[in-house]
Amino acid sequence: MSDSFTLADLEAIVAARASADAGASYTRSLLDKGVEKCAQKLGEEAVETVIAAVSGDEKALVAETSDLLYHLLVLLKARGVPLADVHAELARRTGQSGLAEKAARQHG
Ligand SMILES: N=c1c2ncn([C@@H]3O[C@H](COP(=O)(O)OP(=O)(O)OP(=O)(O)O)[C@@H](O)[C@H]3O)c2ncn1[C@@H]1O[C@H](COP(=O)(O)O)[C@@H](O)[C@H]1O
Repeated sequence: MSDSFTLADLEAIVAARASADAGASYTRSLLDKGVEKCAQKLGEEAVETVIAAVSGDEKALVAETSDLLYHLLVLLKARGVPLADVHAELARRTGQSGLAEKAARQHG
């Protein structure tokens, strides 16, 4: 299961739980609080991920990164942005180095 579990699978779970009972689903209860709350939670998880990375605790980094990715998918759901759009943007960026892209932005 864990070997084949993808962010697309988690996106499907988030979508399904969006219509669950708020009393039985953290996802639904968070979505009910709106985009601002979802964004705030993502920010908190980002900070916790940074702290875990700097601390050198690999287990904590995996756990915090999991929280971060879950909350990112909830925020995308709250704004109606499909993960496929993110995949498409990432795919569009392949073939160009990040440094080349940055230089094009600065001199373009
Ligand atoms: N991956 C996750 C996941 N990661 C983190 N979390 C929850 O995110 C919350 C974040 O922790 P915090 O301590 O910041 O939360 P908190 O203090 O309770 O929250 P606030 O009071 O600040 O809002 C915890 O309640 C975690 O359980 C998740 N909740 C759900 N999922 C996935 O979503 C599925 C459906 O969950 P439900 O929607 O709850 O059924 C689960 O089976 C998982 O696959």
